[in-house]
Amino acid sequence: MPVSTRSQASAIKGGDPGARQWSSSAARVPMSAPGRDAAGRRASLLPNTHHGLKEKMRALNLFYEQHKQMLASSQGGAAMRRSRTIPHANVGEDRDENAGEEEEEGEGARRHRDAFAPLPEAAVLRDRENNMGPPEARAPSKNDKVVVFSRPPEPKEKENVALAANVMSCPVKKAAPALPALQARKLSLGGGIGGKLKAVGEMGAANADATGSRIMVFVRLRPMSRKEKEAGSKTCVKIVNKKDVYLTELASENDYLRLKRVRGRHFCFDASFPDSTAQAEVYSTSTADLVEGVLQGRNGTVFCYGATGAGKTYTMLGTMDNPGVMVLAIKDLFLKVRQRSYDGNHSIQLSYLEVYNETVRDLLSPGRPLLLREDKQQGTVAAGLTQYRAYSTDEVMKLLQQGNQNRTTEPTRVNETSSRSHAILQVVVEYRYMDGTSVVTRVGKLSLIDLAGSERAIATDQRSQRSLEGANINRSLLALSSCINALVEGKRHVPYRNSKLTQLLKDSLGGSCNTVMIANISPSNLSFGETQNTLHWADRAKEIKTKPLTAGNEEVFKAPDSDTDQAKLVLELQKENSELRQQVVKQQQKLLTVQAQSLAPNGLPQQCAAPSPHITTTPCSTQRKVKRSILDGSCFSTPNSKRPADNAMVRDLQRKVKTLESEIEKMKKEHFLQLKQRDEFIRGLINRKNSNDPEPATAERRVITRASLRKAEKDAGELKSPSHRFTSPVPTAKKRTFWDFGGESPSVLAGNGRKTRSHVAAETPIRVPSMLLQV
Ligand SMILES: Nc1ncnc2c1ncn2[C@@H]1O[C@H](COP(=O)(O)OP(=O)(O)OP(=O)(O)O)[C@@H](O)[C@H]1O
Repeated sequence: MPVSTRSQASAIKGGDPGARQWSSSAARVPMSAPGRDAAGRRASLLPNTHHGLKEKMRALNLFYEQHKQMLASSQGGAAMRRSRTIPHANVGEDRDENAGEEEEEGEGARRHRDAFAPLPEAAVLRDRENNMGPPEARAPSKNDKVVVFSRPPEPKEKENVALAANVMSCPVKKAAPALPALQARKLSLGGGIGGKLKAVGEMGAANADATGSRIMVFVRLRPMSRKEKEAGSKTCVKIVNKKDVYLTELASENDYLRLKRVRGRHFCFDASFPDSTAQAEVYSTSTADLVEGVLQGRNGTVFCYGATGAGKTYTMLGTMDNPGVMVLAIKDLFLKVRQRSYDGNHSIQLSYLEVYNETVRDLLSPGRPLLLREDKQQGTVAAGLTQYRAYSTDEVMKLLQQGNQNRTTEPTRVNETSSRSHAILQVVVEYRYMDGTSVVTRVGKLSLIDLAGSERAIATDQRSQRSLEGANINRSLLALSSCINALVEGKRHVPYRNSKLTQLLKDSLGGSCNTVMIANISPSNLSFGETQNTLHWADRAKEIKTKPLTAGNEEVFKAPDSDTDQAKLVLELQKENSELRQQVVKQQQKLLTVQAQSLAPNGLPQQCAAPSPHITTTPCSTQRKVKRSILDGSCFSTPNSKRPADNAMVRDLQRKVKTLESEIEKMKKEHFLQLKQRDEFIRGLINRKNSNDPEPATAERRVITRASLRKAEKDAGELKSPSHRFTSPVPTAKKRTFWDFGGESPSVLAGNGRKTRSHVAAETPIRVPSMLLQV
């Protein structure tokens, strides 16, 4: 709480009667004090030369005590409870000066003071020379700026309200309905979660299944960066008890007008992580329960929110040494699945997308922007998004890495590797098990979201591309805050459709989903505005209630009992099977068509590898670090290849082509080497012959010798060179078709028993000399 000192000082100096009264030593005993004799009264009116602070303080305390007693006797116990003794140890010098002014305060101000300041256990955040430290560590001095915070909120009291109204620039919060604080969050996730949830509950979380759960909000403070240290920034955030966050705005030393106006604010979250908190602790406190819930068939969402460079990506992804929430969640998920695999079947599918400049892109298989559509069962889905079925953690890690390489990151003034997009990793876990004669299927979805940084344009960069990105990021985050507001206020219309991000988050914010928000903040006073903003929205998000948690996404399929029912089932399954077969055949036909088109001369990958003019003119292509390889299928402009279903096939095909090409190259090299060896061998023979036979050998003879020798070698079955498998483009050679490379090609057994996959190879006699021989 801010303690105004300027006005008090001036009141005393300026001859304010009230102030003068308390500044004189006469004030030690109030005028109205009973039993005060005339001599004493005279003496007290004499000016006292000792204006020591301690004396003033003592006088004040005495008066306050008496005043309190009087009030208590006149108004009863209620008033007594409100007026408490100002603890001497907890107030600094500013408090003393303030005392003189108290009489001049209005009724409202007194009520405010009574409600917040004179609390015996008030937390005092002291900042000496702008240096944070525990309040008890030092004695107060003239340079100290003291912020007195009220106690943590009582159930019916939202402590930030009054403070915010007077001090903060954030929107003032209306007296919100009291949160059911200090209740343990019950997710009914089973087993061993209870204890952990209770611990979280003790820290302030509250939730209830039947009435709907609320979003759990955590705050993570990152360590001061080197850049911030070099810029001489000071710490303005303090986390106490792994729950309370104290934010102090430190006045500039040169700002004389506001030198003593220190503003502070206190927030309380489900848990707050100081800068030294390990990734594993963040995961176990915030996300581990959600993973368990997903295995039970419930949806869960974790999203990181905060200013640019506040540590969102670090929290979500982490580093190789310190993996973040995404990685730990995936590992945990696979571990748990493996532990339970004895009683059922699990399948894990994942997708990874980004929202960049209000377009949705598939990070695992980059291509065209995806369209969002509403699905009654699945909620908002990105049409055509690739779903990968994963079988191990390593596989997921590779996919994650691949996705992150495709993610749009750019250096900004604040962060070297700033994420310019919102990234959403979705893991769908399907669990199937037999319950008696029924087959039960549970589906749970875990969404892990790394939002782009909320920032002012000036904080990042005002240049065109960055500011366009910034505008879009802010647009989506603004839409997010509008949705939060609407949800908190219980409005019927929640503007999810204002941005792609909120459309995708619709389930997490307003659906029946366990949602966790991790607000990332920087400790630096240079980021005070951003930190305050982040904490404000995090505080607001605490009040969002999601829909009541139902029994999970469970589907029960009852196996038929009688023989006729079973026969029916068999028939149905056979029908389904044949339909699927037909679909496979259709897909294969499509694949062949795509294969043919991709191998057409103008569609060769080498030609497409260079970025097309279209690519270079798109706004993101100059800056975006999107990997464009021939494997992503983006270079094929045929209509078929644009279909997402075909993309995978094309990619597969391209992979095959690449493998075969590399094989050809390898064999060519081998062939060349062998030819060289044979040349040398022939040369050696000729030389030996020449040394025996003085007749000069002609060039013609040499050539003939070589050819006949080759034939002889071949006939002898010694020729192991793969040259017979690949032929040079001799005039009779056919143009290569896709059959030459496809796995389905009519293979031919070559003379040496090896399979050839080329028509040319099959039709061309093996003795056709290689290009390498035709000097
Ligand atoms: N808890 C932490 N411990 C150590 N280093 C951290 C921590 N949090 C963040 N950092 C470091 O701070 C820098 C910025 O973090 P990060 O990239 O995660 O920020 P961000 O919020 O994702 O920013 P943007 O929104 O611009 O992408 C990184 O170098 C990161 O390693």
